[in-house]
Amino acid sequence: MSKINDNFKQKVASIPTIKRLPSYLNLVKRASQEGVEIISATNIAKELDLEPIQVRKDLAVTGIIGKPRIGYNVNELFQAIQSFLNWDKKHKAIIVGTGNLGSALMKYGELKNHGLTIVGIADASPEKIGTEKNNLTISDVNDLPALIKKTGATMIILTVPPSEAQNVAEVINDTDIKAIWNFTNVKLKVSDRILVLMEDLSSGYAVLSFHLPFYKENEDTE
Ligand SMILES: NC(=O)c1ccc[n+]([C@@H]2O[C@H](COP(=O)([O-])OP(=O)(O)OC[C@H]3O[C@@H](n4cnc5c(N)ncnc54)[C@H](O)[C@@H]3O)[C@@H](O)[C@H]2O)c1
Repeated sequence: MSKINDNFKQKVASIPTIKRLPSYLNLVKRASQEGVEIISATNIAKELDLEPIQVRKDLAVTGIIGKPRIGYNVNELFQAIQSFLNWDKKHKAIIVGTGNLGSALMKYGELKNHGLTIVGIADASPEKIGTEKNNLTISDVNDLPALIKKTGATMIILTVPPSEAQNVAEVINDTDIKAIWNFTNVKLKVSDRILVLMEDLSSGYAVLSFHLPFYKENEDTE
């Protein structure tokens, strides 16, 4: 199985760098909408609470070259980040598990702005199969291989109960799916040619909850 984690090194960029690129993109997009033509690493760093050296290093992976002491052309920077993330290309995904989380992701329009279209949805519940959600008909999960073939999807967004995750993964294994965005807490066993990213909201919360007591202490000592 191919996994994405902090040990996984792409040739040119670390995972933390890749994770920071969307916030640069948002900032650059806003700057472009405000008519700004040039933006410096120092300004980007200030807005995002980062060090300018970090910003320069991160942006260098996209191949963009800034002008010393001037900055980056905003439109060129936008294109460079989009292209580096492959957000200028179209990707098709199927959501498997149309419960609370699957439904929320379906409605999250921002993914479409980054080239990701939900082309199908599937579930195992007889009450849900055949009904409509977000203009898509819920398919029977048993028909997943046919749905993948029909839609040309290359990604599965997995939002089933943990107890069902591996069963679904085994069905996906023999299809043309290239990536699974796995929201369950199950370490999936799949073929090496499928990239798996485990997504966990708890890790963001862990950072917050760990820091909370320290912030309280700071407040008390001021
Ligand atoms: N990663 C995160 O941060 C995060 C956050 C919330 C929930 N989750 C996980 O996401 C998953 C979904 O959570 P939820 O709250 O939406 O649950 P839910 O019970 O609301 O939805 C699960 C859906 O999966 C369907 N389902 C069950 N077995 C299936 C199968 N074999 N094939 C296809 N569909 C099947 C159910 O009918 C239901 O519609 C759970 O594994 C949960 O732990 C992860």
